[in-house]
Amino acid sequence: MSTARKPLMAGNWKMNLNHLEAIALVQKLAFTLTDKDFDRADAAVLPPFTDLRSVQTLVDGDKLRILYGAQDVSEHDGGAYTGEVSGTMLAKLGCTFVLAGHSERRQYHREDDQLVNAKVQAAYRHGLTPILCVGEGLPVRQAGGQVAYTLSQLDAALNGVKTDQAKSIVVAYEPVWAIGTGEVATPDDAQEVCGAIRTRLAELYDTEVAAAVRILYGGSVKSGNIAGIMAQPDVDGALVGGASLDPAEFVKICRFGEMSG
Ligand SMILES: O=C[C@H](O)COP(=O)(O)O
Repeated sequence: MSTARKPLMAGNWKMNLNHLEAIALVQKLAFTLTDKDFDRADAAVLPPFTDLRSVQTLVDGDKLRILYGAQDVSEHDGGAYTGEVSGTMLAKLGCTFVLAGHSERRQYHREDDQLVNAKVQAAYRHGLTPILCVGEGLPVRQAGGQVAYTLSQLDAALNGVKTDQAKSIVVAYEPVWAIGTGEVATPDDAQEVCGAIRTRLAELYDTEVAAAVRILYGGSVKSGNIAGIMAQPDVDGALVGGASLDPAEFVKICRFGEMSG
């Protein structure tokens, strides 16, 4: 973690929690997280689409400092695309973030690098901050190809993204073998790839962009392992799946595993 970048803890709820459960969880987070916590790190939730309006109403009504966003965005801006949700709609719902290229979208919905790039571009068109997910599967890791593989996903997703846009992107390094498995990458594993991502950003853009971009680690993050991950110089936060559904656990993660805010 660098002091130059504000850490970001983002909870990806995946396909969990209806809109009533969403309100209850956000209320618990808001009740526990203090201004000191929010000054130290941004905390965000990424609920299913169907929860977003409820979360928006709560956040706006109670002037909460919790940020929120969506788990996906259409590459199209509107029209006859059944089942899709556009960036315009997400912006209207007050979303700050949108995930692009999560490995579950790549694996189960056949999203390729070209589509992920189109979704990153769609996010920027509507003033949303993409959280671009990259990361290798187990066979690539076992063959030692994690850096090359992850950087190729990064290059493809950033195709056509301009310097002033790139500055605001969030990149989440999520080794697929560590997602939902309990197999967390070691802090050194996380640093190796997150450091390589930052070096690549300097090559693709410049050192200012590389220094500004927040790079998260994701994959079986819990309150018990977040401190070691956050101690790495190129890790600026976490993309948290399962543990973000437990408000007490997510609060501890937002506090980097420390006992109080
Ligand atoms: O988006 C979050 C990641 O897929 C990590 O999920 P997990 O924390 O349940 O392993």
